[in-house]
Amino acid sequence: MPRFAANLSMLYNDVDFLDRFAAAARDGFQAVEYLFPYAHPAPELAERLRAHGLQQVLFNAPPGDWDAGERGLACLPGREAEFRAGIAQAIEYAQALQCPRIHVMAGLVPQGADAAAVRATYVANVRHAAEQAAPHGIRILLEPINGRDMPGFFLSRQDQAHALVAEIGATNVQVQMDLYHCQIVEGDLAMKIRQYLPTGRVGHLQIAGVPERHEPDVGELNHPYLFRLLDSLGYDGWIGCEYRPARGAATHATSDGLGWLKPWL
Ligand SMILES: O=C(O)C(=O)[C@@H](O)CO
Ligand SMILES: [Mg+2]
Repeated sequence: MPRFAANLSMLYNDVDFLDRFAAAARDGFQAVEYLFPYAHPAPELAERLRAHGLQQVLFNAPPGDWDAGERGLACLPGREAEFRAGIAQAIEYAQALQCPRIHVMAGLVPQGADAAAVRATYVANVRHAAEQAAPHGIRILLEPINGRDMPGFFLSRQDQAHALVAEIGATNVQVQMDLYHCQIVEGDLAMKIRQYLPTGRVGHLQIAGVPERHEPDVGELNHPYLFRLLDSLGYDGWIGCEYRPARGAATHATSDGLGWLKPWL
């Protein structure tokens, strides 16, 4: 059976962030993920996880100045010191939260930047992150993101991410395969899953309905078919529920929209 993690950045927006742990547990989730933990002390987050019997399965390394539009630092020449400081902070949080995965966002390609320099910076930075994370048993994840949601993002295709993982050459670097982004950029999801899961290089999956990024049962994808396929391939990792409930932040919007999950809990 697929195992689902609630993405607390997108789900349960009708309650404050720290109250989303309880809400997710009440709905039957045993794991959570979210974008960033850094606004809260790690012990406070660890206590929420403990109190509600939840595992933290993923969060992101610091992305640079998010409010100014930055979406990761890994591919940005000249920002290496900030990138490294962010990785150190992320590893501290991951240890405190017993979280085995950190997503390192690639970043937006700077206007006019030399493509080879951007790629070389990315490879060197991810290698550094992997080296720092490895002694703690932490995996570094790279996620291709669609260019409609994030124009200019360095990484958009699965083959690009897998080629980079091979080039980086660290056993604790894997691909975060977000099926929502993959459908928008490439389509042919079942064949992509059949191609990439057996490589052992997919460290986490995420889902959402396409194109609105609402519940998985809203939109053009047949998620039950994909879940059965993942089962048949023996996928025993987590699937992050990274979608915006169709009713937004209305009271109980997330819980009321979880009908799709019930058969899989
Ligand atoms: O947007 C996504 O998809 C993610 O998984 C985030 O971690 C990055 O914004
Ligand atoms: Mg994602």
